[in-house]
Amino acid sequence: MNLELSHLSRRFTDFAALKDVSLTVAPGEFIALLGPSGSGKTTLLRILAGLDYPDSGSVLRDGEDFLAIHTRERRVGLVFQHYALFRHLTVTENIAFGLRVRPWRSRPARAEVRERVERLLKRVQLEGLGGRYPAQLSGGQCQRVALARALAVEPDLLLLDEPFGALDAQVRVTLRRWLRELHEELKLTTLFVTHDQEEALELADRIVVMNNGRIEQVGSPEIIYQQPATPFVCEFIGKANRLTLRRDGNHFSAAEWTLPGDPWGGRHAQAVAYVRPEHLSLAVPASQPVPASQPAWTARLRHIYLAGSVAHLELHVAAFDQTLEADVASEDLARLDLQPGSLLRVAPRSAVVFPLDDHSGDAVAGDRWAWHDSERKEPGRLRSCR
Ligand SMILES: Nc1ncnc2c1ncn2[C@@H]1O[C@H](COP(=O)(O)OP(=O)(O)OP(=O)(O)O)[C@@H](O)[C@H]1O
Repeated sequence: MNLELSHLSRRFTDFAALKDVSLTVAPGEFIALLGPSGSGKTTLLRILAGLDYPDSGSVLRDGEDFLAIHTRERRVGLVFQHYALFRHLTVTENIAFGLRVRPWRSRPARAEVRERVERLLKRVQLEGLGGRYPAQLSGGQCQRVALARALAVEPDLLLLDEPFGALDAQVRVTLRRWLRELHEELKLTTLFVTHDQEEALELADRIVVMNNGRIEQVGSPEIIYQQPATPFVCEFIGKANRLTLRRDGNHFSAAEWTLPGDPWGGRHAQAVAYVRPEHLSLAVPASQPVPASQPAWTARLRHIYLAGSVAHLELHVAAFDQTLEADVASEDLARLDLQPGSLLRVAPRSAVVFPLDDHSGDAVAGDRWAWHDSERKEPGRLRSCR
């Protein structure tokens, strides 16, 4: 099933919740709608579910006007964050609900409903629990019942709105892996709303990053992480150090660090560079003065946050009075005897750079420069320069 969303807009009195949203979803794709609270994710999902309508724009399903189809006829399965199971019905009755309320002509026979529910209970790994009431289930089990209920109507399109949002971290991880496996088995076209980037990066074929009612970027998890298209995506996905650069002749620099060239031909006096913590080169200077071959800035190590195999370092660069975060392998800390107070040399080896508008001071999203230090052979480990 191919879905084509074109120029969708939706206003609530004086507030624009969706602004000119266009997106094509391929058959069998797993799409994550990712964005901060209020970015329009649920509004978009509600429009597809037939619970709301856009003020303008269209949705085509295999070329057919999807918005003109009655909600009941859309073949859409819906799962929300709050289980929304009927408390007075058993698990079996909950799963069968969508089939039992169908007009009698399209309603399956009792025996077929029973058989379908049994199959679904097995699929969502809740065999033997059909007679229980929702109050007798865990949160994770309730969400699996909700999913089985959504699947019972044999949907073409599955819409999931923060389905694991109310569950604890460990259950979330288990359920999202289970959901991915289920998706691979069923190959249903799925739209999954989340504000949890880890969930989106792990689950989705493609991520749609939303902000303030608009789509900022659409791409595979790898592209979204490695090649963020806008300043918002740089800041929202993963961690990034934000550095202000000043133009000096035909290049940009931040203290002793210089970016070769000016892709904007002298049009901008300043730019902003986003540098991932793992894209900072670090070296431990053995002597003063520091040899010119070492990374540009001197930084003092303020804190070390150990997170298993990775250590997050908080570094203060006095030259521009800013704290940077760098990630290194934990084993390197002991090897180089790094402690709070140690002095290091630091420089980016990769950055995403946007010019700053001279008048507003805002980053110009469409003018992105992806820079990589191709000159230096970087071992990718913390170095000791002895
Ligand atoms: N019925 C409504 N009336 C007025 N404003 C609304 C209505 N529904 C949504 N909004 C507003 O539209 C904006 C987008 O809401 P939406 O629920 O789509 O965001 P979201 O990205 O799903 O957020 P969250 O992650 O918090 O659920 C919000 O500012 C919200 O307050």
